[in-house]
Formats: sequence, C-alpha cells, structure tokens
Amino acid sequence: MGKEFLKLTSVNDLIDIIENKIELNLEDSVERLPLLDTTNRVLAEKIKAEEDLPPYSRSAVDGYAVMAEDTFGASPENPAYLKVAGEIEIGEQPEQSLNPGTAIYIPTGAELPAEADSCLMIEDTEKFGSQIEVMNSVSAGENIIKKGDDIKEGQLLLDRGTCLSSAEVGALAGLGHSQVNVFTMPEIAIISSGDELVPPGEKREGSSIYDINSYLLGSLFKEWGLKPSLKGIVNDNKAELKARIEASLDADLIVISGGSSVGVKDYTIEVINRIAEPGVLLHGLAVKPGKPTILGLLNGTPIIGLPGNPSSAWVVAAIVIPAIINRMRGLPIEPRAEFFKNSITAELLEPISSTPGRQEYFPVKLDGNRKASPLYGKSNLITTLVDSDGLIVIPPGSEGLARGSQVQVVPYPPAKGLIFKEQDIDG
Ligand SMILES: Nc1nc2c(c(=O)[nH]1)N[C@H]1C(S)=C(S)[C@@H](COP(=O)(O)OP(=O)(O)OC[C@H]3O[C@@H](n4cnc5c(N)ncnc54)[C@H](O)[C@@H]3O)O[C@H]1N2
Ligand code: MOO
Repeated sequence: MGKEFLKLTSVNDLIDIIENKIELNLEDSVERLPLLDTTNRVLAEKIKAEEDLPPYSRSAVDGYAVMAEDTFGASPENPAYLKVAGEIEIGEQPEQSLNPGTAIYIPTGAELPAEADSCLMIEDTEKFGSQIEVMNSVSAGENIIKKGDDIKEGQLLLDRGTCLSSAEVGALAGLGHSQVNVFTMPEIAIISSGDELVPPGEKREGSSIYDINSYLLGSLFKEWGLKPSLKGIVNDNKAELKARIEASLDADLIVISGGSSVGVKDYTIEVINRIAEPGVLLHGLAVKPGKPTILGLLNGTPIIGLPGNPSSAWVVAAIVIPAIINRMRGLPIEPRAEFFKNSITAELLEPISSTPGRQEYFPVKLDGNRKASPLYGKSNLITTLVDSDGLIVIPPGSEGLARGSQVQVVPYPPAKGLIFKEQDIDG
C-alpha cells in the first residue's frame, strides 16, 4: 500500500545519470575577473607559462656571485682569496662579466652574471679592501635560483577546473596575469519545505522549529563559490510547492529540503513530475545518510530533493551538487584524485558497523594525533556536523570497520564534493 521508494540507485549509477542526463549548459558561463577577485573561484581556462619563472637566474642570498671552483677547499683555517670586481644592483642586468678568481657583490634576488654558477653568503666572507677572504666553499648551483626553476616556459601551470586559492592566485601573479577567466557563480535556489518550519529571527511557538537547512546549505554553497538564493519556506501544500518551484526556474539548479521521503505529506515527487519533462530521474539513493533523495530535471534545470534532516541534507548536497555543477561546466565529476590527495589518514578509535548495500558517510572527530572517534549522532542533529571534523566513506560492500583500522577522513568542508565510485573508495 501507499508510496514507496523506487529501487535505490547506487552512487555509480548516479554518476552515469549525471553524465548522461544533465546537459552541459554552463561551459560558456565565464567572466574575466581581476586577480584578487578570483579567490575561491573555478578557473575556466588553461594557464600555460609564456616565459620562464624566474625569467633569469638569480641569487638566493646576499653575498658574492662566484665560480664555485674558485672556492673549492676554502675553510676558516685555509681561506681562499677573490678580487671583488664590482657590484650588481637588484632589478638591473649585470653590466660586467665574471672572470676566474674574482667575485661580484650581489643582493638576494638580483640577476646573476652569465659566468657565475653559485653565490657565497656574505657571512662566509670577510672583506679586506678590494679582496674577500672566503671561509667556506660552495658547489655549483648553491645559493642560486636558475631561470625556469619555478616554472618553465610552455609548462601547464593550472588546468581548467582548478579551484583558485591563495597559492594559485600567487602563481598567476608570478606569471604576470592581472585578470583570468573564471566560471560565473551558478545560482542555486533553495526551498525549505515543512509546516513546522519558522525562519530564524521570527518568533517560534508550539511544535515549530527554526529553518536550519536554508542557511546550512546556503553557507555550504558559498564555501564552494556558488550563489545561493533563498526562496524561503513552503508549507506542506502541493500548490504552494509547485508555485515556489516554478518561481525558481530561472536559477541554474533548484534544491528543496524536506518532503523527499514517503510520508503522506511528502509531495515533492508528485509536484516535480507535474511541472515539466522529464521530471523525476531517481528517488532513493543507496547512501547513508540520505536514502530519501530525489533527482529530477525540469526542462533542463536540475532539481534535487534533499532529506529534511540537516546533517543528511548537507551530506547529500555534497554528494550531488558539485558533481552536477561540474557536469554542467564540462568538467570531470568525480574528485578521485582530490579524495586521496586531501584526505587525512587516521586510526579509528571505535568500531563502526555499516549498512551493506549503501555507501556510508560516517562523521568522525579527529584529535591532534590522527586518531578518529566516530560520532554516532543522529542525522537530524545539527551538532553532529558541528562536533565532527570530517567523514569516513565506507563502500557499500562493507559491513563495517574494526577498531584500530587505518581510515581516510575527508575533512570539512568537502572542497570537491563527496561523490565516489565504489571501486575508488576501495582503492
Ligand atoms: N518510512 C520511512 N520513513 C522515513 C525514511 C524511510 O526510509 N522510510 N527515511 C527517514 C530518513 S533517513 C530521513 S532523512 C527523513 C527524510 O524525510 P523528508 O526528506 O521527507 O524530510 P522531512 O520529513 O520533511 O523532515 C525530516 C526531519 O528534518 C527536519 N527538517 C526538515 N527541514 C528542515 C529544515 N529546513 N531545518 C531544520 N530541520 C528540518 C524535520 O522537522 C524532520 O524532523 O525521512 C525519514 N523517514
Ligand atoms: O538518511 Mo536520513 O537522510 O539518515 O537522515
């Protein structure tokens, strides 16, 4: 009797659905921004070095440009002596060449004369008139940075799809870019559904609760460089939900939290199917938390029904939304490399039993010694998220993890999303 979940869709099948059904429509949504404004945005072009960085070989110390051979064997007991033949100014090309048996004074960062292969640190020398006493030897290449050591001309520095943080912004500046092309921030409409919900700031009475999800999800989207657009709370009423979704269709993606399960007032499925084609693509995902998840398409606009429980909504948003946005931008959707690159290996302090057949995302708290304590909190508690530092991803074939296991913890916020193929988690 009644409504029930369609067959639960595996994460591998979800990836196929996203790849095959979601249209590429944000590939050309690009803007050119001043460098500083690109922080936390996604690069929409490949950046290759047009010249070597540094563009010339330079000194890494304040001291003397020399030929290493002239210093061999030098020690405080048996110093070498070199004639000081001149001085190089920072920011200027060396005017004179270096001859054997001589040294040229050079500040940190100044261009080396072509004949120099190393630099002596000033504290390893003593100046006497036009000579220096050399108390230490240097080998070829010591205390210098060679032309192109940082990045070679023609080398790919950053690929399309890279999220720009301070390190990348600094590297772009190093290559002389004052502006770059980044993807525009897609607008994500957020609707919270439920008769019990009251907006924070208003007076709460009786059996109502404050709307967490609009803000929890909106803030998560901001962390990803997306543009949340809060569409408010709708009551458990089909006509109201339909009107609110229709009024949100100008967004790039629509998210509804709550009402995605099979309760008598969970109308989301029916409403999505009534608005436009093809409607609901899947109802029920083989993940935990987040079984009651909906993915649909309304004339090309993706719509996602997230479970109402806040922690579940947050996890499922991280599974589904970055993958969909990447697909719409024509970027790879599964962050496999980032999973292994950014996860923290830790020792599990307590065993975890998991539900076979569902990919499980288990919150853990990390201590300072890479030990992970599972948080058995319920997914409708927001403090489950506040008190944990990251998630362990348990593949659907697993029945759990033993105490003492080495686990990979994906730290918060999950920068590239949480969609992982089964075989990748095992790997
Ligand atoms: N017969 C079944 N019942 C349920 C199942 C199931 O498999 N079979 N799954 C459970 C799971 S797991 C979840 S999660 C919930 C999801 O249900 P809905 O998506 O329909 O969510 P609601 O019932 O509307 O809400 C669940 C819970 O979360 C609170 N909530 C909702 N929205 C917000 C919000 N914006 N801010 C704060 N809290 C919110 C709501 O008050 C409920 O307490 O279904 C289970 N049932
Ligand atoms: O799967 Mo529900 O989404 O656990 O809380």
